[in-house]
Parts: sequence; structure tokens; C-alpha cells
Amino acid sequence: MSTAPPGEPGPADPDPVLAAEQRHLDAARAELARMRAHVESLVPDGGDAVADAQLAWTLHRRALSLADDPATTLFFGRTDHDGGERFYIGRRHVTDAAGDPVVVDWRADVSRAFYRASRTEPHGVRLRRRFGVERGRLSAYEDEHLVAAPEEDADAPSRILAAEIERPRSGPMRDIVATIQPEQDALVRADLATSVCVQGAPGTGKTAVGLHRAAWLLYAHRERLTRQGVLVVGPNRAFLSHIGAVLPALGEVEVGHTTVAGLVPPGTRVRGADDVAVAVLKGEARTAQVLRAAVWSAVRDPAEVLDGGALVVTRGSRRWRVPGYELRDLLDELRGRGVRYEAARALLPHRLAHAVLQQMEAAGDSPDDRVADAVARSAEVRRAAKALWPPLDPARVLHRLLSEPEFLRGCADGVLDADEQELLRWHRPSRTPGAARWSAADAVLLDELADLLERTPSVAHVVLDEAQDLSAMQLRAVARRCSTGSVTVLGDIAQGTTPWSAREWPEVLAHLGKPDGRLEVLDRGFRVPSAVLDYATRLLPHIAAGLSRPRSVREDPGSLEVLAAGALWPAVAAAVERAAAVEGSVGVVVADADVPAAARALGAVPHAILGEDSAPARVQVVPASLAKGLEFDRVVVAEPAAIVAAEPDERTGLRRLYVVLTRAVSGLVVVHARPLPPALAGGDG
Ligand SMILES: Nc1ncnc2c1ncn2[C@@H]1O[C@H](COP(=O)(O)OP(=O)(O)OP(=O)(O)O)[C@@H](O)[C@H]1O
Repeated sequence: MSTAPPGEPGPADPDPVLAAEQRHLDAARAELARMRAHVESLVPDGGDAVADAQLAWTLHRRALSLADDPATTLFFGRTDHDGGERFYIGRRHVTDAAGDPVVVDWRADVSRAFYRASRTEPHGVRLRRRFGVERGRLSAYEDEHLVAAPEEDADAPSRILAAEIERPRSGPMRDIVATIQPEQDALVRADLATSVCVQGAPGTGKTAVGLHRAAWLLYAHRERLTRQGVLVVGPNRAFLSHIGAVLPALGEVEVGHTTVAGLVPPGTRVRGADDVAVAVLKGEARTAQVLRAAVWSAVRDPAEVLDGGALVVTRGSRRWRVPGYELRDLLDELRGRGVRYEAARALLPHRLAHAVLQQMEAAGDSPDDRVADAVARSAEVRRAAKALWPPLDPARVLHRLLSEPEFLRGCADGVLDADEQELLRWHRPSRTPGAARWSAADAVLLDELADLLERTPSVAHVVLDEAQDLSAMQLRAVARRCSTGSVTVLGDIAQGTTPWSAREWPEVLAHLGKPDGRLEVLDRGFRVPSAVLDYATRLLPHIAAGLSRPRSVREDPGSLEVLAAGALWPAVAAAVERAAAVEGSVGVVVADADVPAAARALGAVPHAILGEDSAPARVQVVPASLAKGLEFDRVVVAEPAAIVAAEPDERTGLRRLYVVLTRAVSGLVVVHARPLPPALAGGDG
């Protein structure tokens, strides 16, 4: 591996290789400016005003996509191939005036070798060069000779990778295009039809992989995915704002981001809360059967709702009568079609009219389409259709289920036992559905009901992060959004902290409607340095015994301090001051109830409270329940015992602690005044 020292090439740093590469970069920048100028010079001429406006918009977007960001470079790597070809790999294609590539998009097929080539499988690559970047200029390079120079250590960790990971964080998560690792690249480029489920320890790059996969899919299947959409689903808003800049930085601005709680029918307001046992039951897949029964029980028997149990239509002086048994067959046929309740309801008047027309024909008439239409729209048919197949509304159905024990019993028969039904029942129901205080679990049920009535539109691909925390019913809500597409599922069983968190991935995939999804494990940790990871994984046998320990790829072991303090908050404040004296972000993670105490203790140290303050700050006080998925250069954890005790049971508490302890990129300080949880104290407790 040859590297040049960081610094700008120039008279003071005349490294000839770097200087030549910088010239290629300057030339690429000039070509990009030319491409942009060309797009800006085009006059939209689509033939009419609408087409002109569309074309102008397309050109405007194209010009924006060709903007040059002076803070970064147009390429971060290069491959030299056996046949003499050379490719520079960057965030987007740049071509010269003749159309030849100057920089190749990282997502193009020829770029694959940059990420995958190794000594054992060189993919036709002789040399791979990675570039270090500082303020938009090339500052270093690192060569790997894949077919020669056996004396070099092919497995030596990349210093550029290490520098990239350790570069201080000042804002939200960054992209990793320059340093995607082979095992990550295999997931990023899995084909669109494949649903992938990634089990990965903290910091193995699951989130990064999911986001880069979305960007790759958009590149490889631009037309379909732009038309049908891609959706990223994350656990909460803090997480979404942490990851929200990655796809735009990769040029993809049209990907929807939402929380799981956001997957509810529009207008649903959550104002109530459930006891844990109730929420767990509402989250079980069995509940879906109860809801289905509730919806379809609305279809009535002709004998109950029609005079004489039959449909009678008068036209002129003639009366036509469709008897009950024929109506029943017709309803059965509609129910058996497998369409949604509302779609079948829309068909019913036509089916009823058809039955009437058959009688007319049998009597020797020859009714045409106009007659068929008139019968379908007649008051008698509309009234009968409404009585047999009444319009439904999700809120009404759920309100009735939770407030009428008889109705619940009828729908839950054989699915929920009497105690479970009692658990679900509202003891003080609101008078109307509009006044109901829906809980978060109810909102998911409303979404399920909405889908039983009308099919939820599906996007082409969903990226689901922190999937281990979702209930079966929440997973079904995600499944609806990718019913005709595929999904990338990301998570870690050991980080499951909800009462309904997943025990195993095949079950999750089944609820997502993708039982054949490919299960992959990532076990090389990029975020957490080894000293910190080794400390945190002491908890693993207690929280997810079946999972193997991840290894940190970081050469720098990072710093770990465990401080026993007489008085907690002064010691925390001192640790935060020390951490903040160095460049980079600082997370002060405390039990949720301790947030005010932590904020008071920090006093004059400028800080923000995650989830409360909108403006991000370099020092953030983080309630333990919001730490998942986030990362900071330095983390100060206050009182592990309090973080564990805040959860309903010990295993969940230790899992929360595991999440909290694995947020640090460079240094972790654990401050405790109470004894450490024994599982963590290990040998030195
Ligand atoms: N190939 C890579 N090159 C550079 N940085 C990387 C790479 N892979 C991961 N990282 C960095 O490691 C950190 C952790 O990545 P990420 O958040 O995707 O991990 P995760 O598995 O989702 O973690 P968690 O389970 O804790 O949420 C991020 O800062 C990410 O940018």
C-alpha cells in the first residue's frame, strides 16, 4: 500500500502521483461545468405549453443534479484493469465532450469491481486506488495491487477507511460511497426482486447499507422506482433527521422517509395509551383475524335486511323478484373473489342488476346496456345493495369492536379467549368513534382495517430499519406498503427493546409477506472501537445468547473510561466538559427521567436536548429511549443502573443499555454512582 501524506499537492507537497490525480480532478470539474452549461443552454421545445413546462422542469432538475460541490471531490477511487482500462469512481457520471467517461457513477456495473475486487477474486482489477479528501482536494492516496507485489499485506486495514470513520461528526449521518465494504456491497446491489434481511450488531453499517441500497436501486431501475416510489421507515423522528441527509447527498431527493407511527390512515390522531398487556395483544397477528371477521360480518343475509328476504324491482307495470337463495349465491361469489370489501361493494349493484336482467330475458325481454344501467342505479337496487353490503369506516368498526362485548365475541370466537377479549374491551367507551382516544396500537389496527376495506397502495421498495422492534401488526402495516415490491429489513435482535420485539427473523419476514427473503449477517463493526465494543458485548450472553460477538475493524481501540463517582451529576458534567474540549459531537445519554437533572448539571456547557430542541448542538442530552440508531464521536453514559431500571424487565433494560453503550465512534465514558449492573461489571465490577 502506498500512501501520500495528507496535505494539498502543490509546490509544498510535490508528490507527483497526487499532483497528476489532482489534474484529472480539475479536468473532471471542468467537464462537469461544461455538461451543466450545456443543459442550461437548452431551450425547452415540447410542442405545447404543458410539454414545455414539463421539459423546463426536467432540464432544471438535470442542471441541479450536475451542480459541483466544492467541499468534496468528483471521485474517490480508481481501478486499473488487466486490459489497460482505467475508471475513476465517483458520485455521478462525468463525461467529456466526446461522451467518454471521465468519472463513473459508483452504482454503474463497472464500479462493482472497485468494491468487490480482492486478491483471491481480483475481478480483472490490477490496481485499486483510494483517495483521501480534504476540503475538496485530493490529500492522500492508497494503492492495493491485486495481482502482484505479494510482499505487500493485502489484508492491511485501509487507513482511508479508518480516517473516514473517525472523521469528526458535526451533523447528521454521512454517505459511505467511498468505502463501502465487499460484504456491504453485496447487499447494496442485491437485485430488486430480492427481499433482504440483515441481522447486524451495532455499527456494522446496516442503516448505511439500507440507504445505499435504495440509491442503487433507484439508479438501476430508475423508471419503475420513480413511478412507484421507495420508502424508508425508521423508528422515530430523531432517527429520521439523523439519516435524512444521506440520500439527498447521493442525488436522490424523492425517497419518502417515515416513522412506523406514521404508517396510519391520514388524519388518525393518537391521544390515548394502552397498558403493556393490551398493547402486546393488539400487536399480535391474531388480531388481524378478528378485524377481518369484523369487516366481513357486515355483509348481511337477505332474510335479515330485505322485505320478504328478496330483491324486488319495479319497471313500468312489471315487477321483478330476485329470491333470497339467488342473492346469497351472488354474495358468496363476491366474497369469494378475494377482492377488498369496498371493491366488492362497488360491484354489488351491477350484480344485482344482472340478476334482474336475467329474469327479464327469461321472460322474453331483450334489455340492453341502458336498461342494465338504469336498473343498477334504481332506488330499489341501491337500497338493497346498501342493506346487504353496508359502507364501512375503519374507526366505526374498531369503535364497535372495543366497546360492544357481544360484537367482539362474535368476531373473536376461536381466536381470542374470554380473558383476552376482556383485556381488549374498553371499560369506558367514548360515545362516538370521533371522540375515541386511540392508542398507538389502535392506530395500527385502523390501518389494517383501512386495508381490509381498500387496498393500500404499494411502493416498489421499502427499507425498514430497526425492524426488531416492530409488532406483528406493525410489520403487516409495512407489508402492505411493499405488497407488490420488495423490502430491505435491517435490525439486531439484541437491540430489541419493545415488549413485542422479534425473537427471530424468519417470523419477521413472514409477517412482512416475504417468507423467502434472504437472511444475511453483518458482524464487522465500523462505528464502535474495539475497547468499547468488547465492553458492551459483555451484555450479549444476557440479552441475545444465540448471537455471535461482532468484531471491530478499527485499529484504534478507542478510549473507554468507567468512573465510579461519589456524586453522579458533577462527575458527568466534568466528563462532558472534557469530551467537548475535543472536536466532534458529544452525546450524553441518560435514563429518560434523568434528562432534566442532566440538563441542569450541564449548566453553562452549551447543549441541546434531543427530541425537544429543534436546533442540533454539538453536545446533546439524549434520553436513552431515543438513542437507537444514533452515533456521536464521544458518548458519556450516566448511571447504567438507572437506564436498566427504567425498563419493564431486566432483559429489556440490559438491551437498552447495550444500545446506549454502542453509540460512540471514538470514546465512551461511563459514570456511575450506583453499582453497575452485574452483567456489565464482569470481571472488574
Ligand atoms: N464501509 C464503511 N465506510 C465508512 N463508514 C462506515 C462503513 N460502514 C459503516 N460505516 C459507518 O459506521 C457507522 C455505523 O453505521 P450504521 O449506523 O449504518 O450502523 P448500524 O449497523 O445501523 O448501527 P446500529 O445498529 O447501531 O443502528 C456510521 O457512521 C457509518 O457511516
